[in-house]
Amino acid sequence: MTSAALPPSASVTVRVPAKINLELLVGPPGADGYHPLATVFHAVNLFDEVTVTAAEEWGLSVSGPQSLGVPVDGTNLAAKAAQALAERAGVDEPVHIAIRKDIPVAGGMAGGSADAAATLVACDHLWGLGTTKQELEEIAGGLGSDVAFLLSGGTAMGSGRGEILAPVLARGTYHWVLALSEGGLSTPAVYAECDRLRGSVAVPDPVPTPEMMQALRSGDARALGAALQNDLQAAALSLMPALTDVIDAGLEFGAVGGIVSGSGPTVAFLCEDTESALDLAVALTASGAVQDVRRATGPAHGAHVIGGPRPG
Ligand SMILES: C[C@](O)(CO)[C@H](O)COP(=O)(O)OP(=O)(O)OC[C@H]1O[C@@H](n2ccc(N)nc2=O)[C@H](O)[C@@H]1O
Ligand SMILES: Nc1ncnc2c1ncn2[C@@H]1O[C@H](COP(=O)(O)OP(=O)(O)OP(=O)(O)O)[C@@H](O)[C@H]1O
Repeated sequence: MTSAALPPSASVTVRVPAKINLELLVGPPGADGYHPLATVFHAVNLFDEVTVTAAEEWGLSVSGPQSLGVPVDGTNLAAKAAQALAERAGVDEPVHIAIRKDIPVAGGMAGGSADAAATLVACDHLWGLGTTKQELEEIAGGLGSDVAFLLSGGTAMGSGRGEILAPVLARGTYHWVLALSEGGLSTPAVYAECDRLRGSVAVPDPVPTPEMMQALRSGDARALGAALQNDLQAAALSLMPALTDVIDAGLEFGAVGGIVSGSGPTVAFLCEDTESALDLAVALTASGAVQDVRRATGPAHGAHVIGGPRPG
């Protein structure tokens, strides 16, 4: 048990990115209900910020443009992350977790997972634990399939349930326009719809495609645009048919590729450069086909400290 050596106001702020799956190949569900994945995660510079502050008792608050519908009790993934690290390290030092949300909720961009990753990094710094990256990844894997990736960010391969990470050779900076939708999609519901649509058709184990690996090596936006692939897209479109019009509109307005992000409903459009991304964002907004539009670039760094006590 670590004793409380911190002044009551000690706090650490961590910034954490959202993710897009450039490739999301989904195998048949296993006995535990989870689907084996071959995915390429890509972090983009749309950020949440998590501030943990030493407190008398555990607490959590949420603010920012995307705070609607985020739980403020123990079910918040950030609270679970803090508890998991405290238990593992034998720490008994309550914190208040303040989340500033800019990542859409239930948007397929791993917002909750991002907050969990940020909280692990923030608490580790605040409590002065010096937990290894490998240990943090282990804890992250127990919290959700996407959490481990948000610790490192960049562009990486995910296998298993998505929590086993491997580096990929990726060149260049990519320009994205994100089309946000009103209302979210539930991740388990999208996986279930994917299974329903597949019916009894035999599904092979997922293997990363050479086209994606080659596109990432080339750093060429057009090649990457052509290689984007998401096995959950049909399921997301089935549950939210209006997304088909969004994808059509973005491609018509000049995107070099467009894909539902993860389980949706956010649609990520790839553009050749900053200017075409600006043009697309304006055209999509004017079309009225989308609820909100954001621009972003990737790859972005994973969860990183931007304020408060630092190690050493
Ligand atoms: C769609 C993705 O965002 C793509 O990266 C992820 O696969 C979802 O990751 P996540 O939200 O962190 O998901 P988890 O919290 O681990 O799981 C939520 C639910 O999604 C489904 N799930 C998730 C991951 C996976 N490989 N197979 C699944 O079937 C399961 O029904 C699970 O109960
Ligand atoms: N910190 C959090 N931020 C947002 N939602 C959270 C958080 N903690 C728990 N939740 C719950 O999790 C649900 C899914 O939220 P989240 O924003 O992570 O979805 P998502 O981005 O579609 O996830 P993924 O892309 O990982 O499948 C929300 O509807 C909310 O009830």
